[in-house]
Amino acid sequence: MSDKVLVTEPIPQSVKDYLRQHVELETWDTAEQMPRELLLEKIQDVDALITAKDDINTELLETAKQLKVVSNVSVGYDNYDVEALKQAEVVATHTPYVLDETVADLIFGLMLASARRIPELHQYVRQGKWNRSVDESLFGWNVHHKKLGIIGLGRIGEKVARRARFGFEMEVSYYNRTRNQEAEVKNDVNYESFDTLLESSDFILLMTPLTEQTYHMIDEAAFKKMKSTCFFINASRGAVVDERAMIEALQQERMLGAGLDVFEQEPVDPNNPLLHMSNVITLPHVGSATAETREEMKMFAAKNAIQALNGEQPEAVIKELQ
Ligand SMILES: NC(=O)C1=CN([C@@H]2O[C@H](COP(=O)(O)OP(=O)(O)OC[C@H]3O[C@@H](n4cnc5c(N)ncnc54)[C@H](OP(=O)(O)O)[C@@H]3O)[C@@H](O)[C@H]2O)C=CC1
Ligand SMILES: O=CC(=O)O
Repeated sequence: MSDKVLVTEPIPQSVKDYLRQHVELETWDTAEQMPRELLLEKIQDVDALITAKDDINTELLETAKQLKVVSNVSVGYDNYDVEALKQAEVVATHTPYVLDETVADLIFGLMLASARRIPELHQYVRQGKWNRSVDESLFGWNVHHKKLGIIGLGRIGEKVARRARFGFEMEVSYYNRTRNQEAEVKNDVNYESFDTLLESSDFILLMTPLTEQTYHMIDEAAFKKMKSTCFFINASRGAVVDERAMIEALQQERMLGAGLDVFEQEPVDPNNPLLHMSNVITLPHVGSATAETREEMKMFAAKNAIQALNGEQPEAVIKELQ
């Protein structure tokens, strides 16, 4: 009897065809998340789960008697309870590397759009307000030759650093828990303490994973250290930032603006004050959302699952289980 794979994300035909060559496949073809009760019912006789957002915790793992592998269609895996996975001896994978350049492009889009006020000026033209040359009330700020501070210079952070340093001739610094001298030389970036980076950067990019350690890492004290002329960009996870503190900093004009791809609550509440500030750009968590990259991520996730079912070491097991 062949293994059964449940996929709770819409997947393209190419990935369905690949999976059907190996396993019995059940798919969930809508963008809405599969209701938890339905997932808990279906998971009982499933050998592999391919997902992006479902919480993989004790509740699910105790129900999933046959589960051998859970494969995330994302590089972040804060939806995994890693200790529970270890205990259940379920392999857990993700999709690093294939999305790095795509996410870095989007981050640069956020930096440029924030500093040059692109969405605001787009609305200005559309609303018929362009009657004469714009005056300084609508001027933006330079990106080139400014200082970018990256908190979390990993796979994606490095791709942003390259664009900034060699494309826009910015000064680039970073803060990680561990200094990465190879990355410093390769990308011509400087290591700084967390506080120095916050106090001296014109653009601050947050790119760490969400972990117990990084939860609300950017809090009221961190916002107070930033320059009042700084732009804050978050493409990591919403909960790495204390959103209430960020809203307060923006309301008190303690920074020039923010570019956000992620929020503490997703989808974001339409009443969230961030959605009503002209100096805040809000995106619906689309860092990797190009047709090519999403297809590549889904095929990667499918291959990780099949490798595990075949008893092989999948290409991208999460680091805690290696
Ligand atoms: N918006 C979107 O669509 C996307 C969001 N993401 C998010 O981006 C995250 C990063 O992805 P990726 O670059 O591939 O991950 P990496 O693991 O390659 O990089 C993460 C970096 O964060 C640093 N870091 C981790 N913990 C801390 C900490 N406590 N303090 C300071 N630095 C820390 C790590 O360095 P060190 O360990 O030395 O501290 C590492 O350099 C993902 O986990 C995901 O949440 C990813 C893709 C798309
Ligand atoms: O948020 C997206 C990811 O790949 O992580």
